[in-house]
Amino acid sequence: MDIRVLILACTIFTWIFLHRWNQRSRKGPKTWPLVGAAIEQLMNYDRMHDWLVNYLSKSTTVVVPMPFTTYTYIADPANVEHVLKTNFANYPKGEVYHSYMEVLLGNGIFNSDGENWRKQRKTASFEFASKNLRDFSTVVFREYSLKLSSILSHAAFQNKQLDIQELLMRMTLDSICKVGFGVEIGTLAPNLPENKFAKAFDAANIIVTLRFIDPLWKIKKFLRVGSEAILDQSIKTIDDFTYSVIHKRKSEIEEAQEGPNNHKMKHDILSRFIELRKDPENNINDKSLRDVVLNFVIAGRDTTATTLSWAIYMIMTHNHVAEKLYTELKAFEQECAKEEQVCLDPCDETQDLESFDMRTKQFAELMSYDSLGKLYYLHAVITETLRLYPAVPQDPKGILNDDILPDGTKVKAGGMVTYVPYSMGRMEYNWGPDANQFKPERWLKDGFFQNASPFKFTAFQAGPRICLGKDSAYLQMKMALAILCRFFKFELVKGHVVDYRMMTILSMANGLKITVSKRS
Ligand code: HEM
Repeated sequence: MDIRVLILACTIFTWIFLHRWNQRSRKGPKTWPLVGAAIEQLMNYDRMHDWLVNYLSKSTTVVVPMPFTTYTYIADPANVEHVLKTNFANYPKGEVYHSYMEVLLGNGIFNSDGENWRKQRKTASFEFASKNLRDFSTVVFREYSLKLSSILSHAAFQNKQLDIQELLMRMTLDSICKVGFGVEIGTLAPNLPENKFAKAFDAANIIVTLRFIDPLWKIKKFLRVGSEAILDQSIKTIDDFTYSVIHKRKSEIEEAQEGPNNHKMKHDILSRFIELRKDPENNINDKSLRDVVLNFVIAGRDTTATTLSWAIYMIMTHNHVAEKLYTELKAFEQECAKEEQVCLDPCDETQDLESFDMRTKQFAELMSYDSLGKLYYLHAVITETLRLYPAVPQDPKGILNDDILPDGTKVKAGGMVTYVPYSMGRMEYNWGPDANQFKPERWLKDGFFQNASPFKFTAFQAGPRICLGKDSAYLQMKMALAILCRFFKFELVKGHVVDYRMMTILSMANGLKITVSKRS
């Protein structure tokens, strides 16, 4: 062998050996020269949230060097507060995140910073604060929860299996389209029509998430091969649907403005952005409206549907929780009926479908924004679900300037820092020795719900970019779960494996297959 080759081989071997030797006491994943920890992260991609739980339980901050950047994962509330609030200006979404997500989210509120974000936040905040929207949402959420409940009572009657996650996705998609954009799309109709948009949306979401750890994605995109080719097709389907929603809403607004029904113009989020279009300074065109719609679909459909799915999974695997919830709901029903002087119809499992559905409706009508506020245990069940199964399991931020986190970790401009709600909820240093157990009671004091710091319970983020739809999400989730848990018992289909899928939202990889039975 040529002596030069031998020297080169020895040098490389020594370099790799020294690199690995220096990592002996490293708390995060061990790295390799040039590729950093990319190999380990890729190998653990499908179980990445639990891979992080493992490292973050040993150290509150974990640094993961990657080929062209460094990811810093944080789970300590003090660090989280620093990033999300104290030094907010230094941690925008950033260029990297923007370039990965642009194909799906465009320049919508989730994917923008600075002035563009501020303007959208202002418009949307205004909308969310309106009582009109809250009242309208209550009606819509009730109506769609009842549609879902009716599908369940048919399934109970026919002893049929259901994928409840799929149904919940339909329910929340229909709801956000109605509340957010004023259109009826009817995917929860009894015949469950094929839903091309939802399939394409899920595919696109999975593929853009993969970009975070796939250094070859730009080449694939350039060559239009593999996942990036599928992404192109999915985006086309998504855009067709979205532009049809926008055109429908625009022509309805024009019709209402011209006709005698001017006073009937609804003020949903999309209409408000369409209104802003009149002022050229706002620079709003069809593409920006497309971004508004898709950002609100991702915000309002997937988050709520996956949380409800995990909640149902928790309820059916913790029988004492199901029973406590049922007791709370029965007492609530009696109390509200008494207050409103409603005489409740009898209810039993042998009832025919029609009278069972009527009885469910009677219960649903007792629920309002205010009366739902009395259901503390239900509120705790949902919050406890979000602690262990946060809909946004990790949330990366860019780094503008070098900085030092409160625990002394140095972060470099151009890298990324990610707070990890999925890990944070499972850390004993945050929640005590029973952190891994599902215990809604931890949120109650003397029977009343007690909030935790948003920097410790980060499911809705915290600071200036805290979720705008939190109250609306609780309203919908409480409405749906109250009806479902009052009138049904759930059972997991034997052999069905429950696991998460790697995408920006913590959805279930195989759906949630269940059977249901009626309750009296
Ligand atoms: C269980 C339900 C929900 C959870 C767990 C949740 C969680 C979150 C999280 C973690 C963020 C920050 C995301 C980021 O940094 O990109 C966020 C932002 C946001 N959420 Fe929610 N969300 C939920 C439901 C909703 C609903 C129903 C809506 C509206 C229909 C909504 C509207 C928004 C908006 C507009 C933002 C962007 C805020 C900004 O960047 O200023 N969310 N949400």
